Amino acid sequence: MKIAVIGTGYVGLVTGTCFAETGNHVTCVDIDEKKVQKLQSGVVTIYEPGLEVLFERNIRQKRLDFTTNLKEGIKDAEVIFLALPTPPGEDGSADLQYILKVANDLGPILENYAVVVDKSTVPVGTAEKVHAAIAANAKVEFDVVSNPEFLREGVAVDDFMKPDRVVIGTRSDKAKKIMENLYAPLVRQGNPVIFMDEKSAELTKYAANSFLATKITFMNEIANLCELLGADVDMVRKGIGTDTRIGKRFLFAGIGYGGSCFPKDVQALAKSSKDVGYNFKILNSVMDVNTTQKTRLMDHIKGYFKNDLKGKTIALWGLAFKPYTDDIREAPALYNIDALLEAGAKVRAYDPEAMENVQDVVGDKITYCEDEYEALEGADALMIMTEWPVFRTPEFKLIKEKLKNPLILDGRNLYEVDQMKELGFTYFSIGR
Ligand SMILES: NC(=O)c1ccc[n+]([C@@H]2O[C@H](COP(=O)([O-])OP(=O)(O)OC[C@H]3O[C@@H](n4cnc5c(N)ncnc54)[C@H](O)[C@@H]3O)[C@@H](O)[C@H]2O)c1
Ligand SMILES: O=c1ccn([C@@H]2O[C@H](COP(=O)(O)OP(=O)(O)O[C@H]3O[C@H](CO)[C@@H](O)[C@H](O)[C@H]3O)[C@@H](O)[C@H]2O)c(=O)[nH]1
Repeated sequence: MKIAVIGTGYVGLVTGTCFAETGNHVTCVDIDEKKVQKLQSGVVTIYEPGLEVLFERNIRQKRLDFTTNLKEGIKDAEVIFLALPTPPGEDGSADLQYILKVANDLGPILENYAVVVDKSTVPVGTAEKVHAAIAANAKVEFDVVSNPEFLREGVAVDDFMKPDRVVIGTRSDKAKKIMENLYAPLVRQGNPVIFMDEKSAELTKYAANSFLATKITFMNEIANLCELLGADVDMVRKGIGTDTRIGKRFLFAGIGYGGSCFPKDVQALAKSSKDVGYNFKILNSVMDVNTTQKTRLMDHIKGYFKNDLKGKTIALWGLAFKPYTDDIREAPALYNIDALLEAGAKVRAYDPEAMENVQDVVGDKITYCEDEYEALEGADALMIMTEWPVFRTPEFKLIKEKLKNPLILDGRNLYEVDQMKELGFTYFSIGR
């Protein structure tokens, strides 16, 4: 099948590459000329484990190419994916300008019947809007389908190739058959495709992300309570996670959820609800709790230094919003950097993949280090922001030697509390 993917970011590049891997001819389109040039010259533009191998193979076998020209990109495409940004607007709602711009552009240049697929996360009613925008100038028939994406960064290729489920919202039999064919290689591995109407598919995506964000937030509140009551959140997590009705996953307490999806999608669902006169109370609480949770360790560090962080140097391990990605969108580390700088502290940071992205945003306000131990040089304390595996079994002796005070504030609960005590550290973690 010939496919076009419009928008070649995290979702677009993974979608395009994976569909090329299952035998389709894919053209990825992006307006970012530099990005397209890089991709054309064989450079993967995001850090995503497992992607490079598929990317190189499918370029070599001529199933995957890149262009900035929309008309050229969609030529003969049976399916056109929109994997465009839907960032939060000023009022918190999803900003549809990128989607609707491309929909407007598509109308006059469609030459054959095509299925236009909303892959981006978009509010209920967007498929209708996209349909209307294309129809305004279209000369041929087309369908608009909602096919939200559930991949997680860091394991995106695996999530895409072996999804728990594929959700497809369409009431067109023709579009349904084409989408069924396209996803057949993934379905054959036993993963269900769930067909529904467009609006239900659109809401499914927001419901999934909001539910997961709520689950994490609930555990963060349990963790905060554990600290006051003297209980251990890791024990409570194990105790409840073994109940299959609750499940083991997404129960890890920490310094709040970040990333490009949960924060914006929870906000957008709350706003969509408000727009139709419904006060989605849980979501408002989830957002409130998450805001304070991100900088929860600041209370402890301020307490330790008697509210005086002026001139103190703090080492930060981890900047990405989660391991195995270079993505720093809404990363808790950024909020802690702001809070530390505001309190007059200096920051020495290390992350295995996200340093360049942080440098673009924070510039030379902090010091970037070659590795985790260099970040400790002359530091008064260590704060852990991301659970990269390399931080899990460090040389504690070396940490102690390098730090001016044996103080570790761990936002990801990487170490055993008893072991840290034995090693002579003052150790703050979350909910233990
Ligand atoms: N990142 C994720 O893990 C993830 C997972 C599931 C769903 N989503 C959703 O998918 C959508 C895309 O997210 P992303 O993280 O891939 O975004 P991204 O910012 O990484 O990529 C979007 C790309 O679209 C390009 N673009 C913008 N306007 C364009 C135009 N007119 N024509 C062609 N290209 C254009 C940008 O240059 C950029 O490369 C969002 O709605 C997001 O919520 C993201
Ligand atoms: O038990 C947990 C699990 C996650 N997190 C945090 O939650 C955030 C999001 O993590 P994760 O869901 O793994 O990453 P994303 O790549 O943002 O993926 C989410 O957002 C995507 C974009 O919509 C969806 O496609 C995915 O299904 C959904 O999991 C991160 O800050 C994590 O640190 C926790 O604090 N505790």
